[in-house]
Amino acid sequence: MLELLDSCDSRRFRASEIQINPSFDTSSFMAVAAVATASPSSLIYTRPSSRSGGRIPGSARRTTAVVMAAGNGGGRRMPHVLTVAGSDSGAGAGIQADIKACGALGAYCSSVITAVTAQNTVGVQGVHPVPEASVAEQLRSVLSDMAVDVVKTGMLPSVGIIKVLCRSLQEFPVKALVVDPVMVSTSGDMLAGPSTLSGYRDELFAMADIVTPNLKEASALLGGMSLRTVSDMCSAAKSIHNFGPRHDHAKMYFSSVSCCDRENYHALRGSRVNTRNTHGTGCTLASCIAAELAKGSPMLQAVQRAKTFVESALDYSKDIVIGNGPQGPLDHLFDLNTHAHTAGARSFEANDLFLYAVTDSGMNRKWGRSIVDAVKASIEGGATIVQLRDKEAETRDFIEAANACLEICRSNGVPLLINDRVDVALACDADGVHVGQSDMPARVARSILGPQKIIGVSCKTAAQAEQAWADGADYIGCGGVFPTTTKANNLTVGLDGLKAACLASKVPVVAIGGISAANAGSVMQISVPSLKGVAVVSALFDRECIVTEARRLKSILMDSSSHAKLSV
Ligand SMILES: Nc1ncnc2c1ncn2[C@@H]1O[C@H](COP(=O)(O)OP(=O)(O)OP(=O)(O)O)[C@@H](O)[C@H]1O
Ligand SMILES: Cc1ncc(CO)c(N)n1
Ligand SMILES: [Mg+2]
Repeated sequence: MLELLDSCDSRRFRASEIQINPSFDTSSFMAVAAVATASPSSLIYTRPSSRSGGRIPGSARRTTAVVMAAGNGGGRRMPHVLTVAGSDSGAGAGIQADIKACGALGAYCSSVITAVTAQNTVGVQGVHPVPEASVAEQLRSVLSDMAVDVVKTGMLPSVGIIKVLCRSLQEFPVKALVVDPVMVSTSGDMLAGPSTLSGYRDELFAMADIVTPNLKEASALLGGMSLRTVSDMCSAAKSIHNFGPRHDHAKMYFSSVSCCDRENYHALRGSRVNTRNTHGTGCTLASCIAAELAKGSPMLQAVQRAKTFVESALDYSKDIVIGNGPQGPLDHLFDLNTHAHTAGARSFEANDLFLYAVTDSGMNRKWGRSIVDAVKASIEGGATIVQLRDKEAETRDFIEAANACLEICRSNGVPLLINDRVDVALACDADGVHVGQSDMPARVARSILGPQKIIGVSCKTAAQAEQAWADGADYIGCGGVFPTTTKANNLTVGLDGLKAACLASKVPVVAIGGISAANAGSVMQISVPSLKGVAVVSALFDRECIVTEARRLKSILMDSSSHAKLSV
């Protein structure tokens, strides 16, 4: 059954439409799985009114804390996750996993310790809950001062501690709450008694934005319900959803994650990594979701990125040997070892797509400019991201040009992507790649480049957008919107096709194809929140003065996006 889920990629389908018959076969499953429905991913940071019964107590105090933080020199704010969890002396799971996972994804992680456990790769030797008053004191210290974005929970060893946490969250509300209802360790040892079930079901879930039980925990939460088939998992996710959280997420053993919200059930494909080092994968997954939410990702993108991170970490760590027991930890910081980090590189933000400059070697030749001068001018005029596109260059020349452009981009804080050539991106440690439908699949590019690099995918349809998200893309480029001479034989999708893809996309979208100062305004005015900007080639590089054209485009985009906001 799980194999079948894996092979159906990640199409969304309604839980109510799934019927598994005893002679379950792949083709019927695929047909059901292809029933796509609208994306619901925009609700994340809106707190349900039931959570606080109207006014949120303590919100005034929190606002003060934020203002004070901003007033403290006006420095850079870091996305901040607070983990409320137990310590794992072996450091593969619990607080230690959470801090490493958040750090690896660029979020600051503070920690409130609920229990001290003695654990190693053999199992759990001891569990010592921290007194409730101390948990309350730690929560107050962090939440009253440190402008936490997202709270993630792990081991909560008693109902008393769950209640303490709920009270703190009412006093100091945060943008999102990720609940990993830890009950049994992977070695099979109890970490929280059955008495905590009611604490989760009756109190904490109502405040959660996402719940991440593993199969055993999901089953325990549902009174021992057996969870063997896909339809069992769908109904379990729905039932857990009914306890309160708006996005539920029932993990499936080993290689698949399923995720369900009010209307849709999303199956995420995963590849199973053959390793004994899986201790702490659940804590890591939940922490990565929290880190991504803190960074501003929509829920489904956060889940997909978390899944990609866990798989990359498992793959990297599959052969490491720590301890003599049956279950070793994974190395969360693998990316520090595998990828050289150049100063100035930074993670992707959706607004980077606002004015996206795509270079063209033919146009540079025509106007007698070097690629470096062209890139420099586009950035001076306001380009927010640059993609080097050269279909003819020799590999060596391409790397040399990319290195030179990277220096300019880095010194201006503008990400540089390479079209198509993952090898070139790797060779110069560019910020990422943009791939088309016939290039290297995004999923493969992701596994080569690691979780931090930016990956964009050209898409024309909602189905391609869905696949790009499932493959771990950071954004999609949708088009050609209008006919263009830059790309021969390119089917255009028009503003209607663009709108349909934007409505379906779970990742940010940049429009591309025939866009210029004359029509950029009409593109932005389709006013779909996932559309973050326009990508241009000739409108910048086939003009006499790139700086002037970039400035003109930028001011049109700013006018039309403020206009679009006003008219919503
Ligand atoms: N061997 C593996 N290969 C690929 N993915 C895996 C593997 N093991 C676990 N995962 C993924 O890791 C995530 C968490 O797994 P699981 O539900 O088993 O965690 P858990 O039992 O809560 O772990 P822990 O309690 O040790 O933190 C899921 O997305 C799962 O698909
Ligand atoms: C402290 C702690 N939290 C969570 C887990 C997950 O199994 C664990 N093993 N230990
Ligand atoms: Mg777990």
